[in-house]
Amino acid sequence: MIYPGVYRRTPSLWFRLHSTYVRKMRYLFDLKEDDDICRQAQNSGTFYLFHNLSPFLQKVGSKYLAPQISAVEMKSTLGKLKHNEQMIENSVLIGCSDACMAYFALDLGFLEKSVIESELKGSFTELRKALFQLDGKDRPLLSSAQALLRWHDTHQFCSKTGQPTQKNVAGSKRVCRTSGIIYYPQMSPVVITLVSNGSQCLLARQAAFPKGMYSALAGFCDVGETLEETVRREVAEEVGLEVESLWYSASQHWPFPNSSLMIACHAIVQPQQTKISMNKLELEAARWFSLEEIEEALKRGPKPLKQENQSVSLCLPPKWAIAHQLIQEWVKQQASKPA
Ligand SMILES: NC(=O)C1=CN([C@@H]2O[C@H](COP(=O)(O)OP(=O)(O)OC[C@H]3O[C@@H](n4cnc5c(N)ncnc54)[C@H](OP(=O)(O)O)[C@@H]3O)[C@@H](O)[C@H]2O)C=CC1
Ligand SMILES: [Mg+2]
Repeated sequence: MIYPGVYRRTPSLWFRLHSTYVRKMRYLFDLKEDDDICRQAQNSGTFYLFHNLSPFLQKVGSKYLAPQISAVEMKSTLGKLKHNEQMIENSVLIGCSDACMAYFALDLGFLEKSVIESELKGSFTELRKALFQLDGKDRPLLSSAQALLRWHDTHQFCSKTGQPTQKNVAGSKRVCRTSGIIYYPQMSPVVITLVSNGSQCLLARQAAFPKGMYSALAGFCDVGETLEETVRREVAEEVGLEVESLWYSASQHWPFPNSSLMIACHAIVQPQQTKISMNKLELEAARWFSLEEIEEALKRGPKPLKQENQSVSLCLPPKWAIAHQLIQEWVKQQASKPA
């Protein structure tokens, strides 16, 4: 770890003054601000690998994991595949350990996929599939890594001058040397709302969803809107209902189809105005679900079952999607209501 100014000769003082969390955040700040410190970190940190935005996974026993490749192993692999070890400078910073060892993500799309897979004994897996296969801690890291790698891939040129932009070593920004414009990675704010009428909740599906899957209503924020305005507009646009009250629950970074910040809310509509008028351009189906239907779907898990009449049973978004969390919260709210 690199100690700032006065603490360089007294690192123990730095440790005594700051919690692990504060030390980590200060270290990440230094890595983003100082190219030299970040270059040093690339030589001692670890790398999560991607190939055209698909993360590299290894199967260990019955589990999948996203391995962290050391800088030494990374350089030796690049050497074996006849590529300059400087290629690690294409990586982007995605976090660090409690002991301040930096984590980077590197896209090896310039190499033959099968060659790396056999060299490192694993496989590059499409992100959505990978998120189903992985354990909890790697999911947010791989999601933000993919979003950052995608942003760099699609922001190679200045939109004012048309000249190439250069990334700083950490990858927290890109600069156009001609215009001086600095570009920062973008996220689109999206609200996701679980609408309730007091005893039922409203879920909807788009034609592109997996069979049987229903989710909470989601929509991108328009420029100039507040969060509350987006919730009210999206609910009116998609199902023709007026929100009476709403409250914030939690948020989540979401990498699909680009980088979004999902802002999750609960909303209540008036009990006497609950007739759905669905927007067919946006949705394939929308309806009210009882507590029993939701509890059964939660018990069944994410895979739909074929029913006797050939239709499929209701299935809900996976545990790691914030829509799932909203639904779980709604179930708890119902259970805690006085009978
Ligand atoms: N994590 C979770 O639990 C969940 C996440 N989601 C995510 O929420 C997001 C929004 O949901 P969705 O219902 O599709 O949104 P909307 O209801 O806003 O409809 C999507 C349409 O909005 C237009 N649009 C406006 N601004 C943007 C923008 N910045 N980026 C992309 N499209 C934009 C596009 O139309 P056009 O193409 O015509 O221009 C797009 O097809 C999706 O990315 C989805 O993956 C959804 C449900 C659950
Ligand atoms: Mg929508």
